[in-house]
Amino acid sequence: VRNSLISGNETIKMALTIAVGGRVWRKFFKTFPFRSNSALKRFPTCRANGRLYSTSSDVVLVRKDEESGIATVRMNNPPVNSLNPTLMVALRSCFEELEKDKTCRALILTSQKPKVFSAGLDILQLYQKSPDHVAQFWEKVQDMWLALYGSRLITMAAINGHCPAAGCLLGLACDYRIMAEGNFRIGLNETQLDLVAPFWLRQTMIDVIGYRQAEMALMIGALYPSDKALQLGLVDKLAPIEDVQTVAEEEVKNWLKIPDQARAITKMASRKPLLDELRRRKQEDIQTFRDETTRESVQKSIQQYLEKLKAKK
Ligand SMILES: CC/C=C\C/C=C\C/C=C\C=C\CC(=O)SCCNC(=O)CCNC(=O)[C@H](O)C(C)(C)COP(=O)(O)OP(=O)(O)OC[C@H]1O[C@@H](n2cnc3c(N)ncnc32)[C@H](O)[C@@H]1OP(=O)(O)O
Repeated sequence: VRNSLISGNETIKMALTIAVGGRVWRKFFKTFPFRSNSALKRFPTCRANGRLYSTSSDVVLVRKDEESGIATVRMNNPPVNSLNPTLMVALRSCFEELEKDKTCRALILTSQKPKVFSAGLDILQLYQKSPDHVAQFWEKVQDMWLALYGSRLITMAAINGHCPAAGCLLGLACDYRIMAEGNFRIGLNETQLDLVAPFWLRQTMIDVIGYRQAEMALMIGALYPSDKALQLGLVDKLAPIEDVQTVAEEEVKNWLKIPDQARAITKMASRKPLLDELRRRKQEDIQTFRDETTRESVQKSIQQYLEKLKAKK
């Protein structure tokens, strides 16, 4: 699927889209439907209106600069931005609202709490929970990822701290990653919890760092320090932790020089096959996650991992 890139019909649609001038964005969205409008109504809204704006739950803070069209989205779920249902729903809702905002051109995703970008999925949500709970949880992961990976916006991860597992999933869904220098780690360490990264996450890792390195990193569940991550291409740039946001803003300004339309169409041409594949296999992916995660041996591994986390203190 990944190698087929985009079909002939879709290429023609895209060419027509470019040719029709004024109606171009309407056609573009028809060709690449990024989100479902019905889904939007079900989630808390988060309007980005130029001032510091927070969702009803305050777990996501958004500030949009009206002049440049750059929105900064800060995860604010202390202590470690673990991705629980509230944070994931708020993030998805926020990505979708920014997507709809015609004056928004870029989003920078970062953490309100320096030193931890995100600790990944909330492990407690995967431990001793019913299969239905786990299934609903996983759908929220999928929907959040679809909204970010499929965004027309320039998406930049300002990784100002540790970034394991689903934290890394968020980073990989962005177009560009800037990470804090120093003793911070990033990677997909799922196998360490006896979990297997799903096909769409594996594929984004392969797309970013190449097959051999991704295969190895995924098998051993590697967490890399930021300098090694840079060397592998897992992140694109390093900056001192206090400068990560500024460097991200500077980088976005460079990207803003590229016309939005050509950039977004090019992005979708390479991402659409994987987006479509997940949309098509969504239920199968949920069932696999539910069945795997609730397996006794996996539950035991998760329990041990939680004990290790607690014992750290
Ligand atoms: C079809 C598919 C089939 C199968 C697919 C299965 C999986 C696939 C895809 C994605 C899966 C992703 C899995 C995950 O994301 S699981 C989460 C993995 N995360 C980690 O391994 C990171 C764990 N955390 C840490 O290493 C550290 O907390 C840290 C480095 C991020 C920060 O260190 P600190 O020293 O600053 O903070 P701590 O003292 O360690 O933590 C504070 C507090 O928070 C609790 N906590 C930490 N991480 C988590 C978490 N992920 N979930 C829930 N809770 C977490 C920690 O226990 C402390 O709690 P207490 O204060 O002791 O109560």
